[in-house]
Amino acid sequence: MDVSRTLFLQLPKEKTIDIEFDNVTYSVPEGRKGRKQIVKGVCGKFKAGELTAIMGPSGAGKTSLLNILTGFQTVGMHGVIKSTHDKEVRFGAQQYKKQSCYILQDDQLAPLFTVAEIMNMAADLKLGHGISSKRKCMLIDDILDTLGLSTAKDTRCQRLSGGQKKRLSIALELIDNPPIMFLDEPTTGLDSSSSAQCISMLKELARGGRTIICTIHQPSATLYEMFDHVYVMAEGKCIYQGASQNTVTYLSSIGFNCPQYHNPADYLLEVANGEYGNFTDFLAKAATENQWRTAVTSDKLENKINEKTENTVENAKTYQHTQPPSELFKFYILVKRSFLQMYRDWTISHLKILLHFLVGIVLGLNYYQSGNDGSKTISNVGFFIVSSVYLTYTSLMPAVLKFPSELAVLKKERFNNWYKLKTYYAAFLMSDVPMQIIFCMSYISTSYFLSDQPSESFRFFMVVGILILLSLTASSLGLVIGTLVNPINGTFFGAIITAVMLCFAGFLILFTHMSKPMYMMTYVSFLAYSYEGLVQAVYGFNRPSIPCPEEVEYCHLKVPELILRELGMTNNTYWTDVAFLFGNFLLLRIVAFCTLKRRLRTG
Ligand SMILES: Nc1ncnc2c1ncn2[C@@H]1O[C@H](COP(=O)(O)OP(=O)(O)OP(=O)(O)O)[C@@H](O)[C@H]1O
Repeated sequence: MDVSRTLFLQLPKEKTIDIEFDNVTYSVPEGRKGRKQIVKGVCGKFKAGELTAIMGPSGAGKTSLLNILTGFQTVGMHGVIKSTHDKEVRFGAQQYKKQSCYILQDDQLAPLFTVAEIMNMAADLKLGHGISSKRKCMLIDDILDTLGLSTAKDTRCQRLSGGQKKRLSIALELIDNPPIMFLDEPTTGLDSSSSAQCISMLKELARGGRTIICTIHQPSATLYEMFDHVYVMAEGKCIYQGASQNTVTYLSSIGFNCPQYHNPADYLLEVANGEYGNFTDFLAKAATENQWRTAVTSDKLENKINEKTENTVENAKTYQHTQPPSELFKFYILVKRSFLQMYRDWTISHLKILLHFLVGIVLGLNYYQSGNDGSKTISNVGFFIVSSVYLTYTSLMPAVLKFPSELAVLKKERFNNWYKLKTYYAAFLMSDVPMQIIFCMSYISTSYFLSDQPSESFRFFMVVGILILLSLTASSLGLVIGTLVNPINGTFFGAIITAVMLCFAGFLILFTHMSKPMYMMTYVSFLAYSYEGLVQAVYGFNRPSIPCPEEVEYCHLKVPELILRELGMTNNTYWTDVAFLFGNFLLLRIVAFCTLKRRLRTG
């Protein structure tokens, strides 16, 4: 890696940030009234220019501490966090969060985009149009070069290796050059050489002035030595903080002699695990002495920063003139991304359109010419209810799964300040609503004509209007369910709600045959409004009598007025039905936004 040629690698000195924390505790509710203490009053200092590892046995509280320091965890903790520029940082404070990024253990990357595309989108979302496209390309090339991803530029994320995915996750966050980087187990799932590459790359980034903190499990001796500072935890307490090279000396100073040729990291973990007896409290006390940190690194860092003032100036130029993009611009990028994603995933776009079209033909043939045949009125009314139920299921079920499948990416990108939730949500609506309209049109365009419904265009558009509003309402309900419960329960609840709504739609039992209390239930069934609206659109608005075929002796339901009377729909409520469905759609989309926000907050 040719570090000296990179534009972004160096941070201007005034941007470097140290993090200090004091007496940080974290507890979670347990049992009826009790609380379980997970992090027990830990203190420490992580310096700019150093690569820090948080280590410890499983369940020691490493991830919990990292979540507290990043602001990912926002409830249940106490203590003080200070950074160089902010005197004291409130847990999860926005300003502090804006200066840092958190790279989670699982690489949450949209699988259908190439490395170059995903980098470009991230650059647009983070840097906006304040930076020329030439500079943006240079910056992206520079980052990809440094992280060894240039050859994978045109590879889709789903085809990247584990190590490449990890490096891409880091590359994405490097675009806006945050001074603090937190990484949760960056080497998990990587082989030894990829792990060494990853840690050495993080060390170079740290040398550029960043504060880099990562959790790590059982590193090899070589890997362990690469860390400037290690922070070891056991049972929620800190049992060592200092340079990796000082571990053996420190341990022997308190009576633990690391055998020759034994990996110091392994020995430290054995001690932390209690393999030589439970000394956690004793070690925690010993770890409060701050003499094991090696100060040489900071001198080296000074020299390194001064050596590369030229680069720093270049770097500053790239970022100083960059205003964060407006939310409107981010909205535009997110809409583009949504459409591209839909286009790439043929199962959610092309296949669905084709299936709606084919189902339209099948159902149209099933109700062939029943719309203009006075002897088939009941069947034709059945066509409306079948269409309503079909569109409800096909809109509601995918919507239940929509946010759960995107939650991890959304959580990561939102936490790392790529965009605000409302911008993401507005962009989602912007791409989702037209798709729902297209699905409805592919279904109704065939079934309406095959079933020989009235040819007046106003009736066609009235039917289309009702069906579009119905599928938008159903998908909104699906979104709400998907953000409230897990996907398995969500699909179950979705199916039950639809079945109950169908019972109160007014077809399986007519409105006029329902008891008063049961009739009240029809007010909350959007299928009732859809069914009523469709019947009114087709048989209302002064439709003349429907022809009765010659071979049929008597067509009882050929007069539309009589049909409406028999179905208990003498009052024309078409526009009320439209208003209700539209109101339901709006209300449920607002509720879905609130439940999504809550879901993101509570995990
Ligand atoms: N929300 C929670 N409710 C109950 N217990 C929790 C919660 N969060 C963490 N814990 C417990 O706190 C302890 C520390 O968890 P944490 O994930 O921080 O450990 P860790 O050191 O990162 O472990 P690992 O290396 O296995 O990931 C564990 O015993 C875990 O079960």
